[in-house]
Amino acid sequence: MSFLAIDIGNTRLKWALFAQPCPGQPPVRHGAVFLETIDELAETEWATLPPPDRMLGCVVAGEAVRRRVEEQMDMWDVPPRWVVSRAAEAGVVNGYDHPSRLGADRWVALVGARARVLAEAAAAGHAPRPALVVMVGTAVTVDALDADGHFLGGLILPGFGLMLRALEMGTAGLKVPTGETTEFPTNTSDALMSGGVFAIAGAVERQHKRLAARSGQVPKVLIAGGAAVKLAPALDVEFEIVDSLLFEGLVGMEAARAA
Ligand SMILES: Nc1ncnc2c1ncn2[C@@H]1O[C@H](COP(=O)(O)OP(=O)(O)O)[C@@H](O)[C@H]1O
Ligand SMILES: CC(C)(COP(=O)(O)O)[C@@H](O)C(=O)NCCC(=O)O
Ligand SMILES: [K+]
Repeated sequence: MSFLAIDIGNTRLKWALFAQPCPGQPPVRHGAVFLETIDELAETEWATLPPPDRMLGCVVAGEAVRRRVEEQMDMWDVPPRWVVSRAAEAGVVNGYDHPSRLGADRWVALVGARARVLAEAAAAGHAPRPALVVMVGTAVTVDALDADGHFLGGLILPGFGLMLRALEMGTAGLKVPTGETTEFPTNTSDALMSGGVFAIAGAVERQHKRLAARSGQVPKVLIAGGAAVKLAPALDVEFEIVDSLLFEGLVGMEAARAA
């Protein structure tokens, strides 16, 4: 019963094929493509893929993109299934005012994070910790999960690319080459890069402090997304980069739904 997991963000589509939808197993094959090239998937990355038996995906890039990806999947006999955020699923309770309006990628990542927290607690023989789930993609999200698996809420910020583009578009003097992250930038390029990195790092550290105060425990910080490595060196809290977090969430959901 092979299983294809797909995560479609606003910049890239990420996919992973698993032999079984069983937590803890690595994918047989995986890949990522920019949205500009999704119409070629059936002739490129997916051309030699063994047809999956089932698929589950999350998509935040809109209806049109979702339909284009479904067209690429037409070569297989697999019904497309897309996550809609629920009030509760796979051990996570959704605290959003309107649960279905939470980005499906955030919901999937929370489910993946909860599974990690529970696995860590079981291995170490202690109670589960709260978790801060940070995704650094087109946008940045910083989501708080308490020790009981309740999603308390989270932040949405522009990602690095959007911040820079907004500044470039709204000013006359900020079209400069890419800079470096430095503590006290002394040129425009470094000032822009450091501003973006520290804005995101500051938001993460702030939510970390708030979640620790609220729960009385130090949260586990899990970071995913294409630009996670840019953020990592600037963070003053302990964290783990988990590139596979969305796939882990999708596999966990599929396993929980099958059970
Ligand atoms: N090699 C890379 N390929 C794609 N994105 C990259 C790469 N290196 C850094 N990035 C950054 O990662 C972001 C895309 O991350 P991703 O997690 O795929 O976003 P999304 O889920 O929104 O599609 C880009 O906006 C870019 O800032
Ligand atoms: C916040 C997001 C834009 C993040 O998208 P991404 O950066 O992964 O492309 C996406 O999760 C979304 O569209 N969410 C819906 C609104 C919400 O979560 O409140
Ligand atoms: K994403």
